[in-house]
Amino acid sequence: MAKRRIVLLPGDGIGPEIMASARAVLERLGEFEFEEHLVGGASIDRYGTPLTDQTLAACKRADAVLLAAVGGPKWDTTDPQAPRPEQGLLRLRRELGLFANLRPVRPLPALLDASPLKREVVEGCDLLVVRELTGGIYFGERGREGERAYDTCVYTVGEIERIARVAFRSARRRVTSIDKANVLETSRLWREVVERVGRQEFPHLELEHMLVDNAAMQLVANPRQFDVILAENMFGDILSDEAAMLTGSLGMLPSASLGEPGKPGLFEPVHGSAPDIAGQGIANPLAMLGSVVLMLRHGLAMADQAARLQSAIERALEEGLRTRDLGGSATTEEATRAVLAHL
Ligand SMILES: NC(=O)c1ccc[n+]([C@@H]2O[C@H](COP(=O)([O-])OP(=O)(O)OC[C@H]3O[C@@H](n4cnc5c(N)ncnc54)[C@H](O)[C@@H]3O)[C@@H](O)[C@H]2O)c1
Ligand SMILES: CC(C)[C@H](C(=O)O)[C@@H](O)C(=O)O
Ligand SMILES: [Mg+2]
Repeated sequence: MAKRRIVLLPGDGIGPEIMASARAVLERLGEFEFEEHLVGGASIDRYGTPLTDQTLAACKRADAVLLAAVGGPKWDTTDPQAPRPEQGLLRLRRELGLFANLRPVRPLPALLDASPLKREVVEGCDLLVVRELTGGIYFGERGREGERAYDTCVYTVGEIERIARVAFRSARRRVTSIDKANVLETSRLWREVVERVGRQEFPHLELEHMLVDNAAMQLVANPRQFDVILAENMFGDILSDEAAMLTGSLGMLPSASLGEPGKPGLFEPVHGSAPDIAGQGIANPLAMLGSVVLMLRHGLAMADQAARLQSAIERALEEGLRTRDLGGSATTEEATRAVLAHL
């Protein structure tokens, strides 16, 4: 079989540190063809734009794209004309048609005491956030007029139908659809469409609607009630960082962004570039390595290698591997070596 072609986008902050970990693990797992490109702030500094057409074209040609993180205070600006690192990521998601962002939240047995929540609250929890990724307020018209600024949230029936189907297909028993239908018109359309898709196409599955503010509370009070959480773009963004703490740290949560079958997926940790710890070599690489697991499984159809890597991560944690965010002192390199030792 031809070597799988992976585009690596290390990005900014801790991005290059955790990408080095991903690359080391991939090199141990098989033979891949890597192509590395700048994205985000690093690309602004070099080319004046957070995503060049060349990088985008390379991503479109790839079998899968692995991204670490973009952004940081260096590029934070209130100037609406200035390029921003995050625009590069949003354009990449949009241009690759990656409308489905899957964020599995499965607290590992070795880390039950690392969560700020009580062990009995997180034990046995196994949920999936299915976040709509190419619509909503992230992509609506925005602007500033004198003393006034606005962002608009738009969803179409087609956009809601396709993400709802992903959520129902991923569910074992129940989909909890998140909205703010007591206030927002987009949420009322969301609820109506999800209800219809569920009733007509997935009648064997339970469907529940939950207002987003209640969902934020339920996630820490009783997270085991959830199977699949289906959310629009911004609600899914916020709830997934919250859900990460069930696993012990934001540094543990991986994600897969998928579009139409046959098109490359984008695999990236849920967290950002962590400017507060960048350059110190202490970032937790496990969300990045978990994203490699998802890439092997969903992006490259390499289920055996995915299972090997997942089990190596779990065994390293069982043997006591803890980076600083998990209450330990292991460096990024030590964490990588601990995982490699089990591959
Ligand atoms: N996908 C992405 O590229 C992505 C995602 C989220 C945020 N961002 C960007 O990252 C920048 C920083 O954002 P932020 O500080 O709000 O969020 P962040 O996720 O970067 O960091 C939040 C907190 O979690 C910690 N943290 C995150 N990942 C960690 C890891 N792997 N190991 C240990 N600790 C970790 C950080 O040190 C920080 O204290 C912003 O520019 C933001 O836009 C990018
Ligand atoms: C960096 C930012 C644009 C991004 C998002 O909001 O989608 C991030 O927070 C994420 O969760 O991937
Ligand atoms: Mg986020």
